[in-house]
Amino acid sequence: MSKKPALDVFSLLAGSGTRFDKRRFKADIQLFEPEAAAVPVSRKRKGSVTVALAPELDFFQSAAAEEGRKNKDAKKKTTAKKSGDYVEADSDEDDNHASDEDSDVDEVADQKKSKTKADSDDEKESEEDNGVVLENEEQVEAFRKEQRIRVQGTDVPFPFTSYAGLCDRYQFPAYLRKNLTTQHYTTPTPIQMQSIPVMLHEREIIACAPTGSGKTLAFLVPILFALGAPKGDGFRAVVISPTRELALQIHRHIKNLTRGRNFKTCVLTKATNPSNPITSAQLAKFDILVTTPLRLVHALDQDSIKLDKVRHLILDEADKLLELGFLTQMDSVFAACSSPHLQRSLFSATMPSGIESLARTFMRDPIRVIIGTINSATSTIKQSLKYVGEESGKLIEMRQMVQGGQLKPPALIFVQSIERAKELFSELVYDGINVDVIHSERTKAQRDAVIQSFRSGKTWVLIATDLMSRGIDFKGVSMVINYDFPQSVQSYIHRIGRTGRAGREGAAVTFFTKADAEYLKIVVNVMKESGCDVPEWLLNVKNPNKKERKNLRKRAIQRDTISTMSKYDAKKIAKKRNIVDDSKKRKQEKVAPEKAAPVKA
Ligand SMILES: Nc1ncnc2c1ncn2[C@@H]1O[C@H](COP(=O)(O)OP(=O)(O)OP(=O)(O)O)[C@@H](O)[C@H]1O
Repeated sequence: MSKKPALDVFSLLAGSGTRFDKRRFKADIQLFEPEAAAVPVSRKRKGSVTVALAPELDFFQSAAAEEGRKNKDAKKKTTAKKSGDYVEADSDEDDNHASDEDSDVDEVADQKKSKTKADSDDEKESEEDNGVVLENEEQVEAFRKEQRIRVQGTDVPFPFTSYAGLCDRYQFPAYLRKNLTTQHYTTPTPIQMQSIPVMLHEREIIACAPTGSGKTLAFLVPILFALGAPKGDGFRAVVISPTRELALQIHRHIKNLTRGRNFKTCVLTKATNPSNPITSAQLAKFDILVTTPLRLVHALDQDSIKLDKVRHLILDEADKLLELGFLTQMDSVFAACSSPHLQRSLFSATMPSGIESLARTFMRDPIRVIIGTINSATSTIKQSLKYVGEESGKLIEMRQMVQGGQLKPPALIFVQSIERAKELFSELVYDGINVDVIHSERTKAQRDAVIQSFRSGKTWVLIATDLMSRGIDFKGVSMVINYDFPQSVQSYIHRIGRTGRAGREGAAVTFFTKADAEYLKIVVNVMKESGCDVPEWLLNVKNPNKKERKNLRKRAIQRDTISTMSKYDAKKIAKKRNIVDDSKKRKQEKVAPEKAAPVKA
């Protein structure tokens, strides 16, 4: 692999608003790019900052924006606390600037304004790029084939080919047109081309498109269109995501798309402060709810939330939400969304057939939209497998990658458990790598700080569990390393999907040991399907059967501790620890009867 991309990352860090303390991180640069680090910084800067950055490659621009947002959020939280607002429920008032003085009765005025100011820009835009007009079934079929869009269902609406064209066709409100334009959403991605019209036609949808292909916008645009004006009269749209981090990310998208409109969005996540619960009256003021299932069910159980006015229910990462672990909670949610006009939309990058069949039992004549091949990875990810022999070989391989400059930051490393995430962190942190770790045992504040630090480029290598495998959009991730072999094809696709997003290139390396060998084909099949080079011998490896796959999904392979310590030393330390523990126990047993005596008496 060429060494240039990593060097580019450092240049980009310096050249896109993020200040990088190269002197402080000199050692890290040397680790990742030994030759590059040897060149004087001033010379490098001269030659490399001019690298043309695609507008969507805003990993580091978003860092600056994120910083600004963070300050704003901190300010908002203080205000919220002062005014006695519920912090978890994040009113969007501050962010929407109300520059158009929007209110629920302003729709007409809003449309008038759209004819005067905002739309004059949009009309210009429409003249410039109204896309291809698809006039008949034949043209539509050819277009879908070209875009690898596959549809199934009755009366499937035609796809659209440009946002300007879409806005004209459906008479989008001015604020939405403007926000799409200012955020450079001019050309839709294939999933957006087809699923937005489906949802605008009030049809239920099962949508499956590769990671990083813009599914969030695909469901948010039609919801916002359908909501019309903000009412603040109870939830009309609910988006459910399996993790708190993803819910917060979706919320950020909503904020960006609703600038200039005073929609009130509430985010409920597991991290609730029970001493200060949100009241029913407060909850009744919102238009949109973004939540994790567990938190929502908690609110439903407390009778503090009403979902009877909900018209749009979106399940992001739908296959995860319909897995056994979440199913009971989702049942309660479906029961609470009692409107006969409820429109359900399911989105994910993976959709096992069993889950889809289950979904069809509660959906109303859904349209199925698949982009590319179902359950496949993005073709922009260069996938590879690396045999490391025994468990201990992984750490050796990892260090070789760092020394040899093959570890391209920003990089994500996935392991199978919290314990292993901690272990790997304590190994790598002493290697002088700028590394951090994220898992569900870290506090909400720690998790937020870690994500922020990774987004801003301060952390170059992030160790994570599957908590971070779904949905999270770190645009600039160059590489994903599966330190531990994934437990399912879905896990593999979502994990590696943290790189190679929005058309960018990325690399994914999966380590495997002798113990993983029987499951190898899970990864090989995905590699083959997405057009990666796979050696002949790997293609001939046997497929694990259904039972084997099920076992792997249920229980991860037992692995030796991640440690550079020899087995002999580890045993010696464990023995010593046992002796100390036993002695402590004995002492406690001696003390306990005396302590217990007064109680007995
Ligand atoms: N039409 C578009 N033009 C340019 N960029 C886009 C467009 N639509 C989405 N994007 C960008 O693509 C990135 C990936 O989008 P998103 O997070 O919605 O992907 P996804 O399909 O939901 O991925 P995952 O399956 O991993 O959740 C985002 O940064 C988003 O801003």
